[in-house]
Amino acid sequence: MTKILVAGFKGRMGATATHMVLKNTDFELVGVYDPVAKEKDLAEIAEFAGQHAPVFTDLEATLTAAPEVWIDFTVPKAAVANTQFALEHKISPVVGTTGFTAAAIKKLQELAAKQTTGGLIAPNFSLSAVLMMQFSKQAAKYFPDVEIIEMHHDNKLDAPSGTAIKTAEMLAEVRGDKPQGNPNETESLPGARGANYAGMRIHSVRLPGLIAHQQVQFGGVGEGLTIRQDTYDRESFMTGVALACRKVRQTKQLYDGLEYLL
Ligand SMILES: NC(=O)C1=CN([C@@H]2O[C@H](COP(=O)(O)OP(=O)(O)OC[C@H]3O[C@@H](n4cnc5c(N)ncnc54)[C@H](OP(=O)(O)O)[C@@H]3O)[C@@H](O)[C@H]2O)C=CC1
Ligand SMILES: O=C(O)C1=N[C@H](C(=O)O)C[C@H](O)C1
Repeated sequence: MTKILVAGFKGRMGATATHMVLKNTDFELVGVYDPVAKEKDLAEIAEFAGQHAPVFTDLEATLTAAPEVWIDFTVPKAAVANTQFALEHKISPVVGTTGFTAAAIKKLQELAAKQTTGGLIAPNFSLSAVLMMQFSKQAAKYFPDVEIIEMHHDNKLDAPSGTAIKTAEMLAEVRGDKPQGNPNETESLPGARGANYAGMRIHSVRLPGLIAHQQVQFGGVGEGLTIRQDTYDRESFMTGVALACRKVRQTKQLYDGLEYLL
């Protein structure tokens, strides 16, 4: 049995992950964490009625539950500190929270190596998103002109999405840094052309009704290619989260992307 703690258990993803842990017989939910929670036991929350696990509001106190895996779906400013805390105590982090800088990930990877503790930070746990990024990287060899359109629910805090940033990083490995569009173009409304990553434009759409969607649109002379991924249910992320919880204890490093554990 893998002992798991879920940070951010009241959020959209944290609650889904908590249900996933409770459902799997090889996982044991040893606690949940939210610094501002008022409950003492998970079962006090209606959707978890009958499911007992301690609610922690203090990082140090989580150690009393002796978790082996720390699932984190919180907010960027908390997740970096949470991941550091987990690694310092040889707890394997499985982090879905987005907004980590490359420098923060590098520092955490060094800490994981020092602690010989495996873990994973993945901006997207859905298999279709991993494939969408890999197919897009392949296409960028032949179609270096590309724009990314990511679309999310209107409660999302960060823009562009972690997935869009990772996609742009992967595309840049192939196409390099290359300006696109008319060099003399102007924006009549600031921001009209979106964010700029190595010359690629990233557009962030936020609308009620959406969950998580991304379109990578390539253009060539007289032809175009669009690679699109859609998330219709947050349950889709759970295959990847469960897989990571099973595999991270077998590694001794912190990976950046679900593809490294597939
Ligand atoms: N990797 C992936 O596959 C996916 C990643 N995400 C990412 O996961 C993150 C969470 O998304 P989502 O669930 O939609 O967001 P929510 O806002 O629904 O959930 C975030 C939760 O974190 C809690 N929280 C805030 N501060 C802390 C803290 N210091 N410690 C612990 N918990 C804290 C919040 O509590 P309170 O409301 O009380 O402040 C809230 O319950 C985002 O970064 C998002 O981009 C989302 C989907 C998939
Ligand atoms: O906030 C979300 O919802 C999502 N966030 C992740 C991201 O920023 O890429 C993953 C997925 O897109 C859902």
